[in-house]
Amino acid sequence: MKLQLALDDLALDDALKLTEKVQDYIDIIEIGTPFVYQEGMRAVKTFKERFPEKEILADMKIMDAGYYESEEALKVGADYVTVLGVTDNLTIKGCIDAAEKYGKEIVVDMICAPDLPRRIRELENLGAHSLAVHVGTDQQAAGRKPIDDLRVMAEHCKAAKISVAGGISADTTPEYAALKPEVLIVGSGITHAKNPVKAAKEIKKSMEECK
Ligand SMILES: O=C(CO)[C@H](O)[C@H](O)COP(=O)(O)O
Repeated sequence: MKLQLALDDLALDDALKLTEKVQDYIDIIEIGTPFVYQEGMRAVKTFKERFPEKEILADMKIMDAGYYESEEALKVGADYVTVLGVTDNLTIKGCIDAAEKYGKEIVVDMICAPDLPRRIRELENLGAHSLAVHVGTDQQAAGRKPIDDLRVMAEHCKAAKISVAGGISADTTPEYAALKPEVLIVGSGITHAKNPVKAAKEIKKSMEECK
C-alpha cells in the first residue's frame, strides 16, 4: 500500500519545504488540482527534479482532449495523470494511450460517477490502470466520506488498482487501510495538521500494520 501526499493549497516553496519534511513517509507526491491551476506543469517538473526517487501524480482531472492534456504532464515527468470517470470513454482511452507511450499510468477519478459497479466494469474493459474513489472537498463539507464507495470498489474491481481520497486523516486511516487499497491519498490530513511530520508518520504506521 502506497501513501500519496496531495499538495493542493500551498505555494510552490511551502509545498517543497513540507515535502522535504515528510518525504520519509510518502511514496507518491500529488500535484493537486488547485496547485496545477496555480503553477501549471512547472510544479510537476520541479517536484520530479527535487524528488527523483518519488513517483509524481499530476491531478489534472482531465475532462476532454485526453491524449493532448495528459501528455503535457507526462512529458515533464509525471508518473500518473488523473482523468475524470464521468467523461467519455474516448477521452479516457486517449489518456491511457498517452500514458502507455511514456510507460506511465492513468488514474481515473470516480468523483460523482453514478452506478459505480457498471462504470468500474467499463473502465476495466478500456484498460484503466487505477480507479480512485474520491469524495471531493465540497462533498466533504456536506459530511460525505469515501468509505462506502471504497467498499463497493473493493468488491467490484478485478484488474485495476484502487486509490482512495477524501478527508482521510491519521485518525481515520485504519478503517481505510483495512480495505487494502493500493494507494491511500491524504491531503489536508497532513498539510493542515498541527504537526505534519507526526501525522504522516502515524498514517504510514497504520498502513504498515494493515499489510
Ligand atoms: O483531489 C482533491 C480535491 O479535489 C484532493 O487532493 C483529495 O481530496 C485529497 O485531499 P484531502 O485529503 O484534503 O481530501
